[in-house]
Amino acid sequence: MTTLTIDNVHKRYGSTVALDGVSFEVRPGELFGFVGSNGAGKTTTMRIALGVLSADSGEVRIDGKPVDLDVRRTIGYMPEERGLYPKMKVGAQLTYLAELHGLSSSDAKDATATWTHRLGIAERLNDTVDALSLGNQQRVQLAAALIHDPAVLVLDEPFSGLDPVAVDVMSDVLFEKAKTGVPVIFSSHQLDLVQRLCDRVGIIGAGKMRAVGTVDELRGQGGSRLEVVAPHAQPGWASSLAGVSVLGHESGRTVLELGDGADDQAVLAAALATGPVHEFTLTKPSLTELFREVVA
Ligand SMILES: Nc1ncnc2c1ncn2[C@@H]1O[C@H](COP(=O)(O)OP(=O)(O)OP(=O)(O)O)[C@@H](O)[C@H]1O
Repeated sequence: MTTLTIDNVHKRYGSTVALDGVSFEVRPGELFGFVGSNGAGKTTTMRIALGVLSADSGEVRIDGKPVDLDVRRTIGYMPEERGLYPKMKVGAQLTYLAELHGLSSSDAKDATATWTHRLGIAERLNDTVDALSLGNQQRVQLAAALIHDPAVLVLDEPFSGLDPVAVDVMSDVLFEKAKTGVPVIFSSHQLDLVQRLCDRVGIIGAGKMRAVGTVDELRGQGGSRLEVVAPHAQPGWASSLAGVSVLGHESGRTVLELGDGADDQAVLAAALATGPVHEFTLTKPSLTELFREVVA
């Protein structure tokens, strides 16, 4: 069981502060979604986690050990800029990468066959990478990250540009790896996907962690929402209720945020006082809504 720990990492590029004391951990067997606006610091964090970029201060540890060359070999990494040789055939390339990670020639061939089959690219073994669609290149890139049976997976935007079937293939594989105890961290701008897949999420903004927690914990921090459909309700029907803010009112549908001291039953009574109530639904903000609040 492996844990990836990012501990108070700072990084500057010249006068740009890219990371300003970033700390979080990715626990054994969890899918950790790493989200943040463009330029927030995700790629920098992941490159430092892998050890291809050094931090100015702070430390990355895997099971308590700083990431040196040996520890680095146990990580499967999918870089954002992708790192395949375009003119090399898929099969030869994956086998070569597996051998670089220390697999014997026959184990490297077996692993290539296993992962290309699993990722639906077995028919493309003899194609050069540049002859593949971008989505298939991405599947090869994931195969390259998995080929040496890594103890940790660090994936920079693995889902970007994939069609829905490829998203399913990719997420099944990540779930499968996580189930074996591997900590999996991936960055993404597809927040609905992150909300659906991840055990925990970290939101980074301008080089600082703004929130870390399970999806439910984070959504719980955003306060509860109520959607009320009461066709005869006039605008303002809920505005004097304690702890209630009106987020919107249109065609008899009112969206309310319940803050401290709000009583949903008092809201229901007030809604019923306007006439029939057709819907009364308690919801939590989505990760996308929460993200907007946290990074704003
Ligand atoms: N090689 C570099 N030289 C100078 N500045 C850099 C370099 N790499 C990143 N930066 C800066 O560091 C900050 C963090 O960038 P980073 O690429 O880590 O963000 P990101 O969250 O991965 O963004 P995106 O979602 O756009 O991929 C940004 O301000 C970026 O401009």
